[in-house]
This record gives sequence, C-alpha cells and structure tokens, in this order.
Amino acid sequence: MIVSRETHERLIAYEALVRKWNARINLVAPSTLPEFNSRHIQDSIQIFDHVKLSEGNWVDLGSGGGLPGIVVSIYAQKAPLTVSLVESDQRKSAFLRTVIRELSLQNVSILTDRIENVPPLTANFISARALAPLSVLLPMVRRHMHQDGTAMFLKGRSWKAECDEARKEWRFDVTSFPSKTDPDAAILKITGVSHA
Ligand SMILES: C[S@@+](CC[C@H](N)C(=O)[O-])C[C@H]1O[C@@H](n2cnc3c(N)ncnc32)[C@H](O)[C@@H]1O
Repeated sequence: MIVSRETHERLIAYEALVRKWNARINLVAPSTLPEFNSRHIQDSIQIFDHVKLSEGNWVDLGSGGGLPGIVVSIYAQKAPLTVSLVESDQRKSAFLRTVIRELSLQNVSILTDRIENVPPLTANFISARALAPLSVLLPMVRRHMHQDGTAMFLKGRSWKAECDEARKEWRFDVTSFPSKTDPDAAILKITGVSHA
C-alpha cells in the first residue's frame, strides 16, 4: 500500500522503537524482526484495503506491541477517528505510551486493563491480532462494539474452523479476505454479532 511521506516516516520510527525495546520485552517474536515490515506493518495495514474509515472510535484489543493498533493510529492521523488500545500488560503499555509520545500521535489512548474489565466502549471499529480464537473474541466484541460496528480480525490458518466453532453460540455476518502476507491467513470482517 502506498502511504504518505509522514506516515512512512512514522512507521519507520515505530519499527525502530520495537527493535530497541524488543531486547527487553517480547513485543514480537525475535525471529520475525528481519522481516518486520512485511510480517507486521504490511500485515496490519492491509486492514485498510477492506474497511472504509468513517468518523468514530477504533478499539484494538490485546494490542501488545501495537499491532495493529499503533499502525491504525499512524494511518488514521488525519482521519476523524480516535483509537483506543486495550492492553493488560503494564510493560507493553509503557512501550505503547513511549511510541505515542515519540511519534506525537494525536488520536490514540491506552487502556491498561483486561478487556473484560473495561467499561463498554461502543466502538465503531474493533481490531485484534493473535489474541484469541473467534469464540473468545466474540463476547469481547459484544461488550465493546456498537451494534452497527465492524470488527476486523487478522487470523491464522485455523480461521475456518474458528468460524464453525463460534457459530455454535453466536450469530454473525463474516466476509473473509485472503491475507497478502501469509497464504494461509485471512482477514475476517465481522458485523451483526448476537447470541445464537
Ligand atoms: C499474542 S499477543 C498479540 C499482540 C499483538 N496484537 C500482535 O499481534 O503482536 C496478545 C496480547 O494481548 C494481551 N492480552 C491477552 N488477554 C488480554 C485481556 N483479556 N485483556 C487485555 N489484554 C490482553 C497480552 O498481554 C498480549 O500483549
């Protein structure tokens, strides 16, 4: 995806901070650092091929080192969007605060708490990557997503089985898109979540 010079510079600065902090905190698997751009940045940014940003709030659940939440924030600096990163780990939250400060990100805040404990956020958009199977994510979506909201999940090879399992308890509309960065992975776009 082609991005503006400002966005590109912020993405480079973000990568440098991950590399610096990763020696102390396991933000990403060290084996993925040589391919950080494709494995993490491009993997996250492809969300925007499939969702049209509108005014509102975007909530990234289990942000860890900021994937995809920080990338969403960088990409949406000029959009009328606020971004909330929910991350229970104090040290990862400290890292995320550092990124926000050093990159002068204007639209993003951090909630250092468990997703289940955060008061409902009524999000227009929700994202999550490598957090939990769909049957565990959907109760979180129910709690935090506006009824007309859209959830974007970056999922690995088990995404079809996860959809089947989740349908035992939940109704939802799902569209899957092949990942550009991993032939077995998919991006799931989910709306209309309710109990079966
Ligand atoms: C495997 S990491 C993935 C991080 C990031 N999304 C990524 O793709 O690199 C999962 C993250 O979710 C956080 N997490 C797990 N369960 C959580 C919960 N219930 N509430 C808040 N954060 C949670 C963990 O602390 C961890 O940082």
